[in-house]
Amino acid sequence: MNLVVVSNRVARGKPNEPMTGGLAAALLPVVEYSGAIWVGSSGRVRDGHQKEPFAEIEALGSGAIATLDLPSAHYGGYYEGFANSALWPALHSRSDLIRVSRDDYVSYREVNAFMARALMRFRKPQTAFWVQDYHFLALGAELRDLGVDDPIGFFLHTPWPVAAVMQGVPNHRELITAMLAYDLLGFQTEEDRQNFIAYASGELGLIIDDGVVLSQHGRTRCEVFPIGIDAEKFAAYAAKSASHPDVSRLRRSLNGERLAIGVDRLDYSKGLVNRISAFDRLWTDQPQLARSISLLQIANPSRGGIEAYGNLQNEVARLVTDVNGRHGEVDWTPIRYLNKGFSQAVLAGLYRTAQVGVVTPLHDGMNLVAKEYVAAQNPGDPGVLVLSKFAGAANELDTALLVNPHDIDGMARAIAVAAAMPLTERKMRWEAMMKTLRGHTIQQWSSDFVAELEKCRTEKVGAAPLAAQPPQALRWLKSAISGVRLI
Ligand SMILES: O=P(O)(O)OC[C@H]1O[C@H](O[C@H]2O[C@H](CO)[C@@H](O)[C@H](O)[C@H]2O)[C@H](O)[C@@H](O)[C@@H]1O
Ligand SMILES: O=c1ccn([C@@H]2O[C@H](COP(=O)(O)OP(=O)(O)O)[C@@H](O)[C@H]2O)c(=O)[nH]1
Repeated sequence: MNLVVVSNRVARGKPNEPMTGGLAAALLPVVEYSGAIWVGSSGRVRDGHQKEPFAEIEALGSGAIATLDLPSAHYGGYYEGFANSALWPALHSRSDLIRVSRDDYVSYREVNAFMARALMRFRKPQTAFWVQDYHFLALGAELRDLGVDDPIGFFLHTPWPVAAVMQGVPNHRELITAMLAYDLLGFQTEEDRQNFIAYASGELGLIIDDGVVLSQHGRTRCEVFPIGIDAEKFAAYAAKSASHPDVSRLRRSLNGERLAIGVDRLDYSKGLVNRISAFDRLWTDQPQLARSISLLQIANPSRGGIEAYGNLQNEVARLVTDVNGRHGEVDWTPIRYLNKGFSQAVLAGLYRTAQVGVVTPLHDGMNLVAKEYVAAQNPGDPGVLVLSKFAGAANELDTALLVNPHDIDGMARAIAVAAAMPLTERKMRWEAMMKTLRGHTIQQWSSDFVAELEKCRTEKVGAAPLAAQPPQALRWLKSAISGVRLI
């Protein structure tokens, strides 16, 4: 099978560089080992009147990576506009942050159509397309318009919210109807899948048959595929990280003090303000813990051109300065706050150095940092994960200390409990999480999705699309369930 993977963000196989986000981090080993071709944005733009989209192709393990310059007239409206100022806030249940214009939607659709045209050159017999994330909700429909009848699957890395929130996205009906051109829709959690199905049935009036949405496009299967990590790789990185200068300098600087670590993109979904407020509360309510536990917060700048992100960057910087100013001492800094990224090999050593991992997003599709923190621990003396119950990872890592990220007092208490937890309890919790991580690797995630996608090829043979079925079959379906509408 010729597998074509598509995403906006791609990663290049450079082991000493930080990854930008979990999608790129996760897909890199998938493409390296599966032999797929991975198509995405080069991050550069070019005049949109190109006859043939400009692509640079390079080898990536047994696969390849093709990066495209996206059309300059539409890039802003697509990436900073519709994708990250309408869809991203909605998908993370932040309707208050939706900022969008009509032109943004047009640009979003233009870039989806552009990508579809660009993909045609990678199509061979027995191709399957696997599209990633909210940047390309309409790409499947654009490929169908170009005559593609191969299996096309889509995986959403973010949450899918309740219908009332999606209704706040301009053109939501048209867009979500377009999603039904995909044969397979993958979600991180059962809650996300249920929310999507509830929208398809409640808002679009479609029939749902055992997790399959029936529409004018045919059958769209909705399934849950929680994304995993290569736990053994992180364990190996962590075991040999002590000699890395950043890791050894951090260890020397601690003088027996306990360390908590947070690693996030600077994104309002990550709950940084509440987390820092929880540390503030901890040091205020339990002053004996000052000097005994500090926080290393790595906050990689993200989507800096968008106002909400600029505001957040200022707010977090002010808060860190305020907290350090009030709790700091001449020889003690409560929060070390870094606006830069580290390679995963270094991150693994930083994770292992910290007795507490704090992963407290307000909403997160999965959160791979939570899984990486666990995988990097020393089996003989593991740290404790404090994890938001609103991260997708909480479904699997249920022996972490689960917290409500809106409850500042509760988080402060959980951090104190984590820092003081006896070894036997730490080991018990950690071993249960490691078992889960080893059982759901990134390779397993990808092979499960691709196997399901391949089944769609077999199912398609002989099955006419719903719209092409005899009228009496449609009439029967309609009358069988009253009050539903086939679009
Ligand atoms: O590409 P950017 O705009 O710089 O953003 C980075 C990525 O952020 C999001 O990552 C998500 O995918 C992770 C892996 O499945 C998941 O753990 C996390 O919860 C998600 O937030 C976004 O979905 C990606 O498209 C971006 O590339
Ligand atoms: O300095 C950094 C910070 C993060 N990451 C990687 O970026 C990904 C972040 O993924 P996550 O799912 O936690 O969040 P996202 O940023 O995708 O929302 C993880 O694989 C991290 O190892 C990295 O390589 N260097």
